[in-house]
Amino acid sequence: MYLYHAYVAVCASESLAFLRSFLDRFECNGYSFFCDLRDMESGSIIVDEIERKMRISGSLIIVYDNSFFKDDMAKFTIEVGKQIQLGNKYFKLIALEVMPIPAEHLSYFKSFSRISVKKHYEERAYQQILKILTDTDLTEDDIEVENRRLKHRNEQIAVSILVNLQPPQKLFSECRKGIDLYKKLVETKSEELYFIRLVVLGQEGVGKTSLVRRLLQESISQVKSTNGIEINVNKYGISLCTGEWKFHKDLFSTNGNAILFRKFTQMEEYEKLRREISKEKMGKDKVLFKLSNVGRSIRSLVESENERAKHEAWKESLQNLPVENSLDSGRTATISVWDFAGQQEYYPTHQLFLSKNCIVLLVSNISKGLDQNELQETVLYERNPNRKQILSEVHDYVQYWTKTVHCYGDISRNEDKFLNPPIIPVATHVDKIQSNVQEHIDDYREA
Ligand SMILES: Nc1nc2c(ncn2[C@@H]2O[C@H](COP(=O)(O)OP(=O)(O)OP(=O)(O)O)[C@@H](O)[C@H]2O)c(=O)[nH]1
Repeated sequence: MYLYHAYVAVCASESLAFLRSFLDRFECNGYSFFCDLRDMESGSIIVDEIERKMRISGSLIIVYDNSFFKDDMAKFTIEVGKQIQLGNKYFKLIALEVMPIPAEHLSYFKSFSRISVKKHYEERAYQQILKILTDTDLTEDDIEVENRRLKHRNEQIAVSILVNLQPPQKLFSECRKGIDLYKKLVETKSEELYFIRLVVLGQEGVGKTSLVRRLLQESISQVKSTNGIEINVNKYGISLCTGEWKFHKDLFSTNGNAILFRKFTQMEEYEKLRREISKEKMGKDKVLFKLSNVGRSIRSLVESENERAKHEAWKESLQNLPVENSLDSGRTATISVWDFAGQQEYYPTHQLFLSKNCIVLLVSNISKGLDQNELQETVLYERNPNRKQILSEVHDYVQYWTKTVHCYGDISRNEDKFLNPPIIPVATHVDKIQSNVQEHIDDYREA
């Protein structure tokens, strides 16, 4: 259940240390933010703002910098609507930046009844919100605008759109009975949600993006060099029972339905209703048949005519639940794939996103000769620019990345005493090897 709100703000770089410490505290270690290391001038006001908001709301603030990603910023709005787990709390990321929002994410706003907005004096933000509204059932009257002239340069883009979260599913919001049930569910039940973060690392041009595209069953034509970071969320889930990758166009809301429904079926009320209908025959499709009877029986509990009409819609929602996903396929972990830019300038940023709970894919181009200096790369160390290391062999390469992950990342040992996060080496460009393919592969394995 997502009971907490997370807000998005835009931040400058000296907030980095602060952010890192608070994200560490929540064990999320840079889960969804980024700061621009170049803009060293203006972060403190934002930090105050963040602290103030945290004190007031106890909410998480996701912060990243607009300027760093430039044109690619739109990719970051993909985070909107995401559920994240921090410690033992669940957050739904419900705020967004003023950048364009991919159409597929607009659907998240359809379940909200009202949006309140801190209006930015830049018209662009307001226009953005209006665009959201036109794509949903909401109207301009549904938004509250708080005019606030912001003094600080950076705050010009720090617009938060704070959305009042309503019971997320029609099932629990159509009638009083449903709302009561929802409240009861939220108060009394909890659910473990599972997320897997797949981090893809490796030298520039080795094929990270192509690999990600393949994993996500997308086209690999027109792959461009990654600028900063590209995050793919809500495209796939992984069954915790079978390990199978499942494609869900709308995995997020399916999970929401599944969770609520599962909890609903554990309630006393549900059992009572089931007993009431136990004499009725079960049809071919047992689950659907049961659901329709549950709906019919609940009707008698609804008092007013008005409520009765709403109840019909509620019953329909019950019937339309994605029963197959929620009941039969077991638990699913949603997967997010983080594809990093391979240019050296970005290396220092990787550590922000590494955590013991992620899985790292270390990609290397196996077609490059191990002793032909083709692989050569000089890496600078962030903390000591005078220190350089030449990676001339695949062994150096793998070792460099392994150390980077395990030195900077938040590490622990798993049951087999191996260090977390686990690193899975992936070799690309095998097709380019002209001869002795197996030898190359063996060399790589050895390294
Ligand atoms: N022949 C061949 N080409 C590949 C393979 N994998 C990737 N490529 C090509 O290599 C080029 C670079 O691939 P990308 O996927 O952009 O590499 P990247 O590691 O994401 O690059 P950066 O984002 O710049 O770090 C593209 O032209 C791909 O089509 C492979 O296995 N075989």
